[in-house]
Amino acid sequence: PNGTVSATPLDAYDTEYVSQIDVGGTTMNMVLDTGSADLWVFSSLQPSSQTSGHNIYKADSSKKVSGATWEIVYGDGSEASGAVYSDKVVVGGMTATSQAVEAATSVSSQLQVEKAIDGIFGLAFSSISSVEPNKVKTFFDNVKPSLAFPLFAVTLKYHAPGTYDFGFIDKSKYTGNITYVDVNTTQGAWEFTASGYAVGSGSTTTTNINAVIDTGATLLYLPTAVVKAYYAKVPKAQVSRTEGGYIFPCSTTLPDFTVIIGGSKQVVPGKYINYAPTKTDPTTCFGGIQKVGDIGVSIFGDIFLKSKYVIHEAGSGTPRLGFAQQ
Ligand SMILES: N#Cc1c(N)n[nH]c1N1CCCC1
Repeated sequence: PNGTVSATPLDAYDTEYVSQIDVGGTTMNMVLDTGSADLWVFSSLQPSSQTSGHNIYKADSSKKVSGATWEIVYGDGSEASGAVYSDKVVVGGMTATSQAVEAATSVSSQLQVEKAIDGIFGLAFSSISSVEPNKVKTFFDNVKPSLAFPLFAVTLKYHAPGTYDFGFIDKSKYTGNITYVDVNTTQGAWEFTASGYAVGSGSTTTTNINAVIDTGATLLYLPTAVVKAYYAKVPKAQVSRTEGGYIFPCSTTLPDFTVIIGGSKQVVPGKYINYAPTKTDPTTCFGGIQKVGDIGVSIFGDIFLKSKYVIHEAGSGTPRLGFAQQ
């Protein structure tokens, strides 16, 4: 059967979105993350100093997967590791009866202090599962055969709850046409190539941009040249070493950012590119578009996603991404 689960902003800036997932009978607040493939949770295996304020998964030795371990490090340096259990996981009415649940024995402080997050729910390809000695399947891979269509569709929203639909496309959630592009699965992510960009009402620059769709990433991270071209159109924008990226006066009216995907223009409203005030000066704001650095692939995180309906399809053929405007 199909299913829908809501995704609610963690804070006033949509830093992350959390969904309520039933893991072995306990409701956990988890980030559905298309940028990773591990389903891990805070657990009873951790010292209580690490889990205070979090919902925890009660690790039952009778459900333990013998000899299996996992360890994951995210782009922001946060990390977690632990053991593996097989248990029932329910998402939006869909059940995986023997889902690999990665129970943490240790979680980094960055994640411990985020009391609203009890775990991460990976939706990238199972090929990048961190579990050793044998990789395990994501929830999506486990339930896919039971879905009407082998896909899930993401509707994140600006300062409002959105949804993840599994198994069906909801026509009420988008306008216009869906544009599909093929996915390159060699790195186990939802990776695709955009073919150009434009800033505000300016002309389109034709250039290939390799990118991944990543619901677990807050911002839109792009190549340096593209980011420079964007902020060249933002009065008083500057790179702040202390803030770690481009900042500008919060009163600025930002230009839209358009990226060409599958020949279609995908517009990110300028308003969505004003991410949040800096901690040091509330009249200075941190940009939602930032340099990705030299990791070779751009990261289309929530700043991009929150105006789109993005279909992640992985059937018998080449996986595809579908893009439509909300
Ligand atoms: N950084 C980062 C990141 C990402 N690109 N996807 N998911 C992430 N995290 C989940 C928990 C902490 C960070």
